[in-house]
Amino acid sequence: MLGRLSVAVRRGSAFVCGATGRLSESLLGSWSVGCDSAGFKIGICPGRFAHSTVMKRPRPLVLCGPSGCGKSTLTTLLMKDFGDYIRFSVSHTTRPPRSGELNGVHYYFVNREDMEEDINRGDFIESAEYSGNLYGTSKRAIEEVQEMGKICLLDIDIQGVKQLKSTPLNPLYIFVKPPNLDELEKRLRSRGTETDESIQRRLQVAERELELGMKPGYFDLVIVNDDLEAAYKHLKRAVGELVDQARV
Ligand SMILES: Nc1ncnc2c1ncn2[C@@H]1O[C@H](COP(=O)(O)OP(=O)(O)OP(=O)(O)O)[C@@H](O)[C@H]1O
Repeated sequence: MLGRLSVAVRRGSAFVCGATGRLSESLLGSWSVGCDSAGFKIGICPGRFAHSTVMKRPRPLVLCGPSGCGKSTLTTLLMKDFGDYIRFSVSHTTRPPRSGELNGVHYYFVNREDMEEDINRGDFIESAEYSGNLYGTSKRAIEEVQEMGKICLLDIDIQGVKQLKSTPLNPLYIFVKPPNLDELEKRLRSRGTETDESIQRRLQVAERELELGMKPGYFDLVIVNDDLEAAYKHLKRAVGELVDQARV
């Protein structure tokens, strides 16, 4: 049973305290642990007093937006400015490793049976099948980046965002919006990576994504990627604040 509950929080420091003074962090093993809205790990100790904070976990960053809106372009710029503070999570795949690929570095190489079991258990925030192999991002892979003290960057679609919203990860959700669908089509064509059929499919999906992306409050921030320099300036300001919070 819980006693009186109070929470001592000091940004950026790892400490545990209680009515009798400081307690060892190792006690946390028996505490129930969760994340508060600012990404702090909170331990709740059963007993006369209960408290506290502990290790700070940087808040992840989600970039979502229709295919061709410019997420990769903006990410490349972000990595130039904040590469020391931001990491991608390591994805899982059932395809065999290619020469030089290392397990846990390039991918987690797993068998289909295990991965399907984990997906069914809800351990993945997103997964998809390409060319007969499964790919996906596990919640644990995101936590691993957080435990390194880095901001985990996730470039995911709206289905992934829906799934993330049911977890305690509490990322900063940013929606990257193209100026309009005509411009989006132009960009997809000029990139030269898609067939006509693939472009039409992406544009259809984009309409649905834009509906949800523009729903008030669904994303923390919507950045219109019209002029690239202006869009990046907007993004850089938001991510700069996230990096500052992670460094405090
Ligand atoms: N502001 C911009 N103005 C003009 N062209 C842009 C702008 N931003 C990106 N582009 C171009 O649009 C194309 C699509 O951009 P990008 O590949 O970054 O999109 P994406 O959202 O990552 O797409 P996907 O989800 O399919 O990976 C690229 O050719 C890129 O150079």
